Amino acid sequence: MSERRARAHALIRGLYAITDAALMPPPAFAARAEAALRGGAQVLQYRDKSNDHDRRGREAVGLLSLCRQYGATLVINDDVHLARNIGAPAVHIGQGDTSVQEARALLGPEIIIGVTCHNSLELAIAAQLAGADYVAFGAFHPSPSKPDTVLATPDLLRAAKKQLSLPVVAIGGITPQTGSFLLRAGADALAVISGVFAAPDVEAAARRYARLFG
Ligand SMILES: Cc1ncc(COP(=O)(O)OP(=O)(O)O)c(N)n1
Ligand SMILES: Cc1ncsc1CCOP(=O)(O)O
Ligand SMILES: [Mg+2]
Repeated sequence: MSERRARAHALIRGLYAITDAALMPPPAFAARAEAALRGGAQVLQYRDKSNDHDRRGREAVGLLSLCRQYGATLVINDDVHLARNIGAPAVHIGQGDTSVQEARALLGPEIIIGVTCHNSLELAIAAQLAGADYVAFGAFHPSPSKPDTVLATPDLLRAAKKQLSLPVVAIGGITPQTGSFLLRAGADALAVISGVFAAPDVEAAARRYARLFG
């Protein structure tokens, strides 16, 4: 196994919290992100669909520094240029985003690349062959944060664990209760937006997920 994929196995596990601009409006953005890290998030994805480049740059740099402080891994969603500009350790791309090959060519051999594979093992096998370092499946439950997505079943996690050699992330409407079932089906990480960031006490909510990983 390559050094990078071994690193992905070590880093892409546990609670994978994803930021949300609507649930974390300024000035509380950084404080809510830090609360998730205090609660035990091991991965933090910066997901912001706006075109406000200055704010996005500032927020991403702030998150990178927070993640370093807490020993967590920052993942930049969609924007490979932002990931390169701030020196992020990981990037997440969807099927409609930059390809794995383009991302790798731009970002180099060290960066961890994760790929959305919806409910398709075939997409995941292709992502692994293309050089991805983790795959994400979902939505496992209807998601308030992304209502228009397809649904996946836990059997897909079982099949993926048999056929792939990458960490597998589950996403979509995951609660601590449903998360424990997905972990038993083989998920290495649980990616969560609203379960963490819509909670009144973000740290306590994050801890409820983090505890599932012992
Ligand atoms: C961990 C993780 N899994 C899936 C997604 C969804 O990515 P994508 O399909 O590109 O959709 P957007 O999040 O960009 O709207 C994700 N971001 N993170
Ligand atoms: C980005 C994304 N991709 C599939 S579901 C989803 C949103 C997950 O958010 P939530 O945890 O609030 O359902
Ligand atoms: Mg995307």
